Amino acid sequence: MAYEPPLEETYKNLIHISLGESKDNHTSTVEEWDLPLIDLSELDFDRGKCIKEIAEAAREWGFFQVVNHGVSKEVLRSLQCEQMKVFHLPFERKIEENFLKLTANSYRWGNLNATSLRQILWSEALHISLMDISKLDGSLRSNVEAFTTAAADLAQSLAEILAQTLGIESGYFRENCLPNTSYLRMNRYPPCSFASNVFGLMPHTDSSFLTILYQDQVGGFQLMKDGKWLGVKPNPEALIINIGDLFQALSNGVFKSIKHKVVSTPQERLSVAYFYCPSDEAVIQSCTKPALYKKFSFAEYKRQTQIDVQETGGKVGLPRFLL
Ligand SMILES: O=C(O)CCC(=O)C(=O)O
Ligand SMILES: [Fe+2]
Repeated sequence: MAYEPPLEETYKNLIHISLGESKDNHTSTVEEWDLPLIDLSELDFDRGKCIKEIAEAAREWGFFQVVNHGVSKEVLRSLQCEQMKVFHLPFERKIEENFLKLTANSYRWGNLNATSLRQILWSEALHISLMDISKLDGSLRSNVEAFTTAAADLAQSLAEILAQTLGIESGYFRENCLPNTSYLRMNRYPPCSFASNVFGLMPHTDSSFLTILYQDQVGGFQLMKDGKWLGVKPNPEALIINIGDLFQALSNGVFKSIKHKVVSTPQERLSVAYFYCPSDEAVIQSCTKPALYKKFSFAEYKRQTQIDVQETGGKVGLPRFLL
């Protein structure tokens, strides 16, 4: 199909060689779990109990799902339609330098540096800085704006709730996370006939304070819990929230930025992630002493991540900043 990135041709040899050598399968023993599910309408009725549940999930799991989150079904459905339209544009257009008038390299497909089965990424993604949303046209722009506006409110409320439980000063997020400092990533995972042997997205942690994820009903998303990979059952009503590296540092390790990944599926899959991030100059400093991490700016964190990816093929993340 004209819209598919050439994953099959690019990786054919690598997959056949690797599958011949090893019968290793990423998902054979993965259990499916319901993440802690938090009804945010409870904040109006039993606020204390609801805040406790949120903080407990952030500590124990680093992940939770929320319902009655304030992002309407219509907004989520329209965004998914836009996403489908964008990814179904001809591949030749998607790789154009100024695709959708965004900055170069906003569109990624696969992992062109893959030299082993484990490094293959069976996915394509569009990474959009909120600063660039005004460059988009028509219904894509209005639907992305509707989603990011609602997601920004949700992210700020959750971040403030979590910060409050640690005694972090209430204005911290309003001062550091400005309306256009966050990022949006639309992911598409093409159908894969080698399915669970190939990653859609490699195990990673997010570099955000927190991430809001909306996934369709296909499945394939997994997270690390107590040393084991767990599959997360899709819930059409829920958004998945996860703690990112910045919140782990700010909370001095109390809230956990947990590794997660996507395994390929025989069916096409879509997801969208909103990364709640501060400005480049924002300083992230552990809120209690003794501090586990050095104080760093978000720009430093991103720069170090880029260097590590270039030099080691992967992100090292917070361990780089341990004291
Ligand atoms: O597609 C997914 O469900 C996960 C996406 C993700 O983890 C990311 O974009 O960082
Ligand atoms: Fe992620």
